[in-house]
Amino acid sequence: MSAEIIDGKAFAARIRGEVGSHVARLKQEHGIVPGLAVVLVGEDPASQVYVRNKGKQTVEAGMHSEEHRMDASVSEAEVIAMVERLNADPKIHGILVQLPLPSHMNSEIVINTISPAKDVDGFHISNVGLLGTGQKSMVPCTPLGCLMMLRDRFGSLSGQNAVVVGRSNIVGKPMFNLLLRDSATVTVAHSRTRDIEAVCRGADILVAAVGRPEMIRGDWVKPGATVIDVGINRVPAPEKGEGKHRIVGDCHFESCAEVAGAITPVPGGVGPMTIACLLANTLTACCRANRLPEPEGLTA
Ligand SMILES: Nc1nc2c(c(=O)[nH]1)N[C@@H](CN(C=O)c1ccc(C(=O)N[C@@H](CCC(=O)O)C(=O)O)cc1)CN2
Repeated sequence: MSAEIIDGKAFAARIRGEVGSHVARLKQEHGIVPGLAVVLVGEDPASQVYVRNKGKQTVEAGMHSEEHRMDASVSEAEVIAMVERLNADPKIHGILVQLPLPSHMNSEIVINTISPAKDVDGFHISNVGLLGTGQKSMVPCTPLGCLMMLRDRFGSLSGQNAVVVGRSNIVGKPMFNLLLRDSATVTVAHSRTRDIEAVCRGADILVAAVGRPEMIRGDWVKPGATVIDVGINRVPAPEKGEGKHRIVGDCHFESCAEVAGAITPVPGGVGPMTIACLLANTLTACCRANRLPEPEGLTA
């Protein structure tokens, strides 16, 4: 293995520390406490862990945290009513509805009910449009975390050849927009891309967000490239015991690390940045709501 390992855990801890310092200053100088409300519908085990961690890290950063758990059987109208109540609550600056929602609900309708100014996930159609046209918006947490790691490594991304593998609304498309805004030359590759291996081999920056375990192999990677692996895939791990699993990314770590200049591991890479950026977005939303200067280095 020759690549430098980009330590997402340490990076995320640094971001959370910076957010905590800003929050303390907001409290001391203005008597304002940023507040985040997370809505969890149903009992998806992974979502429960993520929501618990969000609440814990919000409190650790000195913010007000609310968790609203709703039964999987509630109606879409009840979730919308909850979101509307939070929209009107002055203690709450950020609202997040944990995804996936149960299948009887339309996620787009629920998400588009969140006030765009409180949409700390950046998934509301207004924020999507603002980001796509290069205007000030709330930015989705996972792509924001990837951008922070890339800016830290490259300084300027201007003129870098970036390939994003995957075209999801949550990661692929906002990642494309963020990289383009930083003047990278960006290609989005997907399941219909011809000779995807060759397209990836042209990348100085390769962002893998396709949701297919270990799809990207070392021979897809340009020597010295920076590889950002967004994938979090649970695969069977019989070597750990019957019914056990392990988590792998969208990149085959060992072979990619042989060729890349730097790579994020899974776990411990992009994942921890998602919650750190959620805290940063809540702080940003709170500053905007109070017409205070936004924290530098914590937004796109
Ligand atoms: N409303 C949202 N829903 C979901 C989002 C989101 O950004 N907004 N993203 C994911 C889940 N997610 C946060 O919600 C999330 C996923 C993974 C991690 C993380 O730290 N992963 C660890 C490994 C965790 C494990 O062992 O399972 C890592 O990669 O090191 C944090 C947050 C879907 N839903």
